[in-house]
Amino acid sequence: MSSSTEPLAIHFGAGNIGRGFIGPILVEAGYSVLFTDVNKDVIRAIHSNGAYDVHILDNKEVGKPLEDINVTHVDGILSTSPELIDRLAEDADIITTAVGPFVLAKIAPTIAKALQRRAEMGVRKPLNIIACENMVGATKQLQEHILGHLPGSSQSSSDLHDYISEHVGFANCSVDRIVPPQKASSNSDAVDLDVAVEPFHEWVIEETALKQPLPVPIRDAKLTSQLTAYIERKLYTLNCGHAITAYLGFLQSKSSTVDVSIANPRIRRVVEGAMKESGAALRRKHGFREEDHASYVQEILTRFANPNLKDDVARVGRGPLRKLGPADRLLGPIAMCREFGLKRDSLLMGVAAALRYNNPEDEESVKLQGMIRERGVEAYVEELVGKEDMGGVLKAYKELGPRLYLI
Ligand SMILES: NC(=O)c1ccc[n+]([C@@H]2O[C@H](COP(=O)([O-])OP(=O)(O)OC[C@H]3O[C@@H](n4cnc5c(N)ncnc54)[C@H](O)[C@@H]3O)[C@@H](O)[C@H]2O)c1
Ligand SMILES: O=P(O)(O)OC[C@@H](O)[C@@H](O)[C@H](O)[C@H](O)CO
Repeated sequence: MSSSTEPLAIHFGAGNIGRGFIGPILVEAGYSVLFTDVNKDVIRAIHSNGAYDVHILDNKEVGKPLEDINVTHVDGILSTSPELIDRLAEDADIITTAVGPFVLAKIAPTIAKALQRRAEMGVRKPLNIIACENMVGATKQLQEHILGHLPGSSQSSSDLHDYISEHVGFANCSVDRIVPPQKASSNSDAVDLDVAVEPFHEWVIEETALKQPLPVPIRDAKLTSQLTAYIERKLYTLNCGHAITAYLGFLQSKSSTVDVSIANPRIRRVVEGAMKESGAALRRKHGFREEDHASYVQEILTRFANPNLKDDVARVGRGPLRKLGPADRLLGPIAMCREFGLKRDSLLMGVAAALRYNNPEDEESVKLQGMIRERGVEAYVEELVGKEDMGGVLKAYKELGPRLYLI
């Protein structure tokens, strides 16, 4: 359990990346971490155990963790508990989230209420809010949702806005560690809080947006004034290649995993091709050195091949409509390639693979397939990628067919 003398981080979303990365890195830095989630069983277990293990799995010995880390100084509170508002208002030094991009709107009213209370109480210590979701500008989006829940125009609301600008930092970030779905506990009644993760980890935070001083620095996080370069590099390389590996892998077998999919030479060729294409655009836009970006891509391929992670292609492919968003991992790099007049055939194949993602267990996939049926694939593809690139996507879509037959 946490001691009240430590600075407090309140983290929304006690799921894979929350327990497997954000929680531990904050504890390691000296914060106590209060997880908040809608999942009653997980919250009850964190509250009563006050600790769990993170198993670091690399690709050496199958099944054997490289290292186990015991994470302590953690507690849990339900996200619907009225006490959460008090803790956010009075005690929090940092608020982090890893709930999924669409959930940011749902947690915003709670944070807005807490900020109002914090201002009324005159709490002067800085508060920093950092949304750790896979998207460009996640914290900015959360900030907009929060501001939308604050009272309208009056003297007191203008004082509140002044208080927030002075004391609350909203910092975007890029967060990178592959945390696969966790195995169910062998005892069906017990919640297993332990998390298996890969060794690689990188958390990059927009330094200029932080309200300083932090009570203790987050030792393992990198602070930068160039966040856009980091987040675009990560989303348009790792997440781009990951999504394509998942969609092509799913066409081979619905229960495939990322390591199995990337071991297929034909899939690897497309994935590596797509990451090189997005890399060419990223280098033009952000000035990364060619050899640095080439090793970044190779390191990512090695991470995908980790046989211990057993990362389901269905997890990595989840939410295809979100992943086909205009600034997301597939269309984002395509737009950049188009802007610089660069080749993008493998990326277009990636879009086609996403459009072939037909998983009845994924709500967005069901919606996507419905839209393709209703509008017709040509019209839908044109709407998605525009006239210039529709031919490339449609050709790849036909080539792929509903299943990937491998020679
Ligand atoms: N798993 C990864 O490898 C990884 C890596 C980097 C970033 N991310 C990003 O982190 C986010 C979470 O991913 P994840 O893999 O941990 O997913 P997850 O499903 O394991 O965790 C999400 C958690 O949020 C909780 N939640 C849902 N609604 C909530 C609400 N209203 N209030 C509080 N909690 C709520 C869920 O119960 C769940 O425990 C996503 O945006 C993802 O893109 C994931
Ligand atoms: O979380 P999503 O659905 O945006 O993307 C799925 C994976 O690509 C992602 O979770 C990666 O594992 C993670 O981004 C690695 O840092």
